[in-house]
Amino acid sequence: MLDAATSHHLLGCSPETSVVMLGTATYPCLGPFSVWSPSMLADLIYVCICVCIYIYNIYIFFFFLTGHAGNACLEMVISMWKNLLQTMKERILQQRRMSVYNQAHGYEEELVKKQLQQFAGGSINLTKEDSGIGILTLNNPKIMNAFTGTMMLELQERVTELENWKDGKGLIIYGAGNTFCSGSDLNVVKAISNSQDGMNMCMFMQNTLTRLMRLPLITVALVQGKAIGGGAELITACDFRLMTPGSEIRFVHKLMGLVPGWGGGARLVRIVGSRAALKLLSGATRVDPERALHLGLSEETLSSSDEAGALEEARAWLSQYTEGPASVIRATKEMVAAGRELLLEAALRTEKDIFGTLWGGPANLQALATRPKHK
Ligand SMILES: CC[C@H](C(=O)O)C(=O)SCCNC(=O)CCNC(=O)[C@H](O)C(C)(C)COP(=O)(O)OP(=O)(O)OC[C@H]1O[C@@H](n2cnc3c(N)ncnc32)[C@H](O)[C@@H]1OP(=O)(O)O
Repeated sequence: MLDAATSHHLLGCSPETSVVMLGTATYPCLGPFSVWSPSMLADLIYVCICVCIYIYNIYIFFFFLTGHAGNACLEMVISMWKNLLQTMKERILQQRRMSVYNQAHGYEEELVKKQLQQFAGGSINLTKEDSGIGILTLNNPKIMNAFTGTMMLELQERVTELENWKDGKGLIIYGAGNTFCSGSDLNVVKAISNSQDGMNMCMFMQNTLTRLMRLPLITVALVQGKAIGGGAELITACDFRLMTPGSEIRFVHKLMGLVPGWGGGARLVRIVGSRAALKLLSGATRVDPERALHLGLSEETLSSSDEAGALEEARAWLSQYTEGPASVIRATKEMVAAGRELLLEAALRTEKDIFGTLWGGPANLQALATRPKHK
């Protein structure tokens, strides 16, 4: 369950309240700025300067047009300025609210990013289809789509892109070359084998995967071949998992003298229960499609083993749940995410707020006019 501050990520909580709660944790005097990284502040300052120049131009234009800079013009400029700043502030705070770690937890994102940047290779690709389904590909097939540092950074960028995709309804994540993902690139693991670097990488990935889990999209991991270590952790950040024949999920962490660190342990407990999770983790058990179905870790075993066929089947499976207006699908996911993470009263209040965004809205009015019965 989320604590009070973290619970503000969901709808219905005013950004201002979250600002105060997150901000006061470290530097009360700085308010919201205490949770912003240097690069975000630099971005903000840059945009502010651009906006100032833009507004100045408008002001000059009006001045020449009317011969004087009247009150109405000045008010308009001030109001535009305020709106722009507010929108930017909400966007940045939205990202912060969706994350688990900030500076208050000793997490220095810019430093972590710099370090990850040193381990290059592979890519994370995103295609946004007109149907509202996104396809995210883990692409490093030479090493079974293991995550290099730059892939971790790209995953974060793609998640940001998905957060800003307002027409999106669903997402399928799969690996290139008929296999899902074999976790962290072992070269990275070896190069950063000290506790602090490990925890930094772990906080970075937990933030990204938590934001992935909280996307207002219905997400599916398509498991072909192997989902190993961090790959097994990644699939637990999706709402659903589909497996192809012969595929395997395996939390190998124990064999490496570790436990999951990307949030996969906590999420696995919530998916399969603590007893089954303990067995899978402490036994480093190979989970085949049949066992995954039995545990509730997978929804279905697909019939195709090849990439194109499996992807088509996954699309068809997901379409059962993504048909209809984006506003309703997205609200449904947000409501379930609140139920999954918040204490009951907070979840109920969130449900009321989400309900309020739909009641009397276009999708609701059209349904009342055209489909009053559901036979
Ligand atoms: C906290 C844990 C941490 C995290 O969550 O951040 C991790 O994820 S640590 C990484 C955990 N994963 C592993 O330890 C996987 C290690 N690899 C294997 O056990 C096998 O390669 C396996 C079972 C994934 C696949 O075996 P298979 O026989 O089918 O293929 P190959 O072994 O021949 O692999 C092909 C090729 O890929 C390279 N490879 C595979 N996984 C990784 C990896 N994680 N990092 C770097 N390289 C990887 C493997 O070495 C082969 O390359 P080659 O040049 O042909 O030797």
